[in-house]
Amino acid sequence: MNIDDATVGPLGGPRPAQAATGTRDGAAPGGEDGGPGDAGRDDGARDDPGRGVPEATVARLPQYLRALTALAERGTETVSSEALAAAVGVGSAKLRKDLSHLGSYGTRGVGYEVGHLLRQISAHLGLTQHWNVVIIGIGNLGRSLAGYGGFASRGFGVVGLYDDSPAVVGECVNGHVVRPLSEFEVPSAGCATIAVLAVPAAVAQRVCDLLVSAGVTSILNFAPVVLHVPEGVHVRRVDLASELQILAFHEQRKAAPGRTTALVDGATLVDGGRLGSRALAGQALDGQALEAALQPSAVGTLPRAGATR
Ligand SMILES: NC(=O)c1ccc[n+]([C@@H]2O[C@H](COP(=O)([O-])OP(=O)(O)OC[C@H]3O[C@@H](n4cnc5c(N)ncnc54)[C@H](O)[C@@H]3O)[C@@H](O)[C@H]2O)c1
Repeated sequence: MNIDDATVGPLGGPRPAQAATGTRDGAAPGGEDGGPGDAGRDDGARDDPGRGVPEATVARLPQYLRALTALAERGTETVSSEALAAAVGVGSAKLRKDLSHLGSYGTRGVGYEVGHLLRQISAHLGLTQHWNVVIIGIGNLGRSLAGYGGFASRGFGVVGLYDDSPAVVGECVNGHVVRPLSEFEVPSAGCATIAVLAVPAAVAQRVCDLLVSAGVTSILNFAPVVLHVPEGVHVRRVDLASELQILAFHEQRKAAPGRTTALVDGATLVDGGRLGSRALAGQALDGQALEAALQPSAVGTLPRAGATR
């Protein structure tokens, strides 16, 4: 989950140390490094059309920002690409390439000027201004997010809460009265609005469509479903279950390296195991097969490896 990523305030200045908490512990930020990287994005491999900054680079900028903030708090004025790359967990060549997209090349023998790079990345991430955040779906997760102090301290102000349940609408949550989704409108005050989607997966696309038609162009989606949006709308997905499954995969391999192969002939496997087993067994997972495998009702019904479909 990335909600702890950015550690600078609206004006790009470093936040107090306690704000710089970690996320996705131990994971490299870039997809090529085996970390989650782009896994959370729903909008394909589109680069940022406005600035020509690759999406994968954008995904790593908050990590650079966090490392630079920590350096600034320690009074460090310059940092080499190797040291900054090591602090973030990427290769130094990739870091240099990423920063070159921002027009930052550093100085040979000196490295990067920490304060300048902080301001530059903050500006590229849009952290030099305040953002409105609305949360849709005020259940367990929506309530927690509504009360999360890390948004406001980073320039993301929660300005509206919406739900469609009569049991929730009208309730006061963290100083905001929950309004019916039917009354949703993009707040006119301030600048762009980011919508946080915390509704059940079954309704997420419908709610997303409603938000987009109301003018929302940035959505943070917590529902475990891929959202389809028109060009120009950006979606980031926070899929905690997938992250857990990835960790489970690695734990399983650490515990019994040969086990995955053994599972290929097993009759009842869990989702991740079955998909991984089929892939390892050389079975192509076309769209239909993948979709079928992901259906809860399909658990345990996939043919054994080698069987024809
Ligand atoms: N709770 C978690 O820790 C967690 C973690 C990761 C992801 N998620 C995902 O986040 C989403 C919300 O999870 P939750 O545990 O808060 O669920 P929840 O059932 O507690 O809350 C969902 C809320 O959405 C509202 N809602 C339903 N349909 C709606 C609609 N059409 N328009 C507006 N509001 C609507 C419901 O009234 C309810 O208040 C789910 O998709 C879940 O899979 C939850």
